[in-house]
Amino acid sequence: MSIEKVILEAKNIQSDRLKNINFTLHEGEIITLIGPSGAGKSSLLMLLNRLEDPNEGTIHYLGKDINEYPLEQLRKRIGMVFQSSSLFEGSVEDNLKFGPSLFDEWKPERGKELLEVVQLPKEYLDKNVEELSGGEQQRIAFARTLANKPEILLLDEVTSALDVKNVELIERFLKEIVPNQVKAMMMVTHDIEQAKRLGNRTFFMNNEEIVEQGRTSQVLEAPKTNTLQAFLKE
Ligand SMILES: Nc1ncnc2c1ncn2[C@@H]1O[C@H](COP(=O)(O)OP(=O)(O)OP(=O)(O)O)[C@@H](O)[C@H]1O
Repeated sequence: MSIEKVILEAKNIQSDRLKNINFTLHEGEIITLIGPSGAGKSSLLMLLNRLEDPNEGTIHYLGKDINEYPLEQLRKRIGMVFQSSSLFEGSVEDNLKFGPSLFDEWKPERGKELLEVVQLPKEYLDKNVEELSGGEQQRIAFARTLANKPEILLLDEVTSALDVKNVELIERFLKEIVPNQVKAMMMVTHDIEQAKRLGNRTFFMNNEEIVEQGRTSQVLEAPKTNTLQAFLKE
């Protein structure tokens, strides 16, 4: 798979919590975002589906300014999963069908397909989400976002509250869904090894800026700045 087509481009972004942000996201790639707490990683993700808006600069998605997309369309196409994505009360199926129902796109078979992607049995559709373990709930949160058929997936520390087994499982399906189900992914992680395992490219953020960006192996194995060298030794 060639990583060439630019699907998202951020230019000269300034916001209350970000400075001088410039990058492109290409079809087929996973960008991992690392950096100390408060560096601006979550703030950067939140700009991309307009949970926050910048004060200056532009973000283009498939060649069009993101402000030109109706908000619900943009958030359907650029989906997000958080560290502890809160499911709402009700069954697994209620949660999975919520997004697609807004667009009249829900079919019962879709629920089974989604559970297969996150490796849970189809009988789980009728379970109340409160009966699920933390790892299972996080897998349902993924499935709920995937139910909207997003083209880009934004992930914010999605495995940090999980045990090793659930982390492995989630990493496996993340690798499988790009590029077949999702065109590209940007993920914040505090786990450098995870950034290496999953990333094609990596951005290191510090003090509200992207300090280094490049191929994951290059950024993490041959850091250029003292700040990143020090961060990797922590
Ligand atoms: N809702 C908010 N209102 C005001 N300031 C905020 C808000 N959210 C974050 N900040 C501040 O903005 C800066 C960037 O935060 P952000 O959450 O983007 O960093 P981060 O790199 O994702 O950190 P972490 O790894 O701790 O999640 C921090 O100084 C933070 O305190």
